[in-house]
Amino acid sequence: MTIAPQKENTARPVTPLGILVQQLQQILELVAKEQNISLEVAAKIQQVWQLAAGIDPYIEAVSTEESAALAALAKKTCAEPWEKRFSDQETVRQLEQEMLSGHLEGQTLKMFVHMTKAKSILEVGMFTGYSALAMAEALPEDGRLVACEVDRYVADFAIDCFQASPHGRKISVEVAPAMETLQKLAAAKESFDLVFIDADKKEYVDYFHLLLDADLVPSGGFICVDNTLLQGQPYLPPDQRTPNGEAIAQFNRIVAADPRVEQVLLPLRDGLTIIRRI
Ligand SMILES: C[S@@+](CC[C@H](N)C(=O)[O-])C[C@H]1O[C@@H](n2cnc3c(N)ncnc32)[C@H](O)[C@@H]1O
Repeated sequence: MTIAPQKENTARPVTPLGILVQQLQQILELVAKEQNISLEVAAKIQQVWQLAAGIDPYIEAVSTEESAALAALAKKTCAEPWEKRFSDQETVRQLEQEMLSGHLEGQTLKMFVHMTKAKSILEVGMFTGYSALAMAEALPEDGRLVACEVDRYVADFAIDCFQASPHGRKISVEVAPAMETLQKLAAAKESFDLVFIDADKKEYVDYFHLLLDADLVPSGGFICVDNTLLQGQPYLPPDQRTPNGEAIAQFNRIVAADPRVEQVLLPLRDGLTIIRRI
């Protein structure tokens, strides 16, 4: 039987679909070594692999291409030696290229900005700035995006990349723990049409509550939240959950029970929840 070649990509899978495809690939490799497997079973597994492995590449192929500035930012992020930056104490925590949201999610967020006609955006967790720049590309000329990031090194990395885009000037970066920045914005009576949460999973509930309690998101505003499927952990048996998986399971329960909002969890990449304040 034919074993499909693995796509060259040094990033490890971090989405339920990516993990599923990797596991199917491993099963295919085992099947190829097994003498007694029926041809019918082997062909079925090959079909299942093709069905799963084709989804993301196909969606990427038929979705609008990312801008040159976003492509350059993603390439620079992949080339950065993140482990060395952490061991040299240049970053405050271990960062990794897998944190970058990328083409599909960036294009989705960009569409949401167009669809909602948002003029003010808050991002909680910027990393190298991919999602911030993608959303800024959809903002009008007088639109603004405030991005929260705790790590000075990666904030400077992003600011440097923003300079390569005419949309970069719409972004201002707040380097501090996100809860501190949110409290500062709340004290200044700021409000945002759209918020993208993508920072510390264990703080998601705190971000959500503060955004609503302090009216940082007014009625009719939107909150998009990344990693709400966290590699499948919220729906897998609880004893298989990491602390982040438990935090996301709890976050999803709390949002679902909050009468101030309506929401939908989209199975895009690692899960993207769209919340509307009623
Ligand atoms: C998953 S990455 C964000 C990816 C980015 N949104 C993108 O699409 O490319 C999470 C980022 O949040 C930052 N972060 C984690 N905890 C934070 C906190 N408490 N306050 C502010 N930033 C935080 C990390 O340093 C990291 O850069």
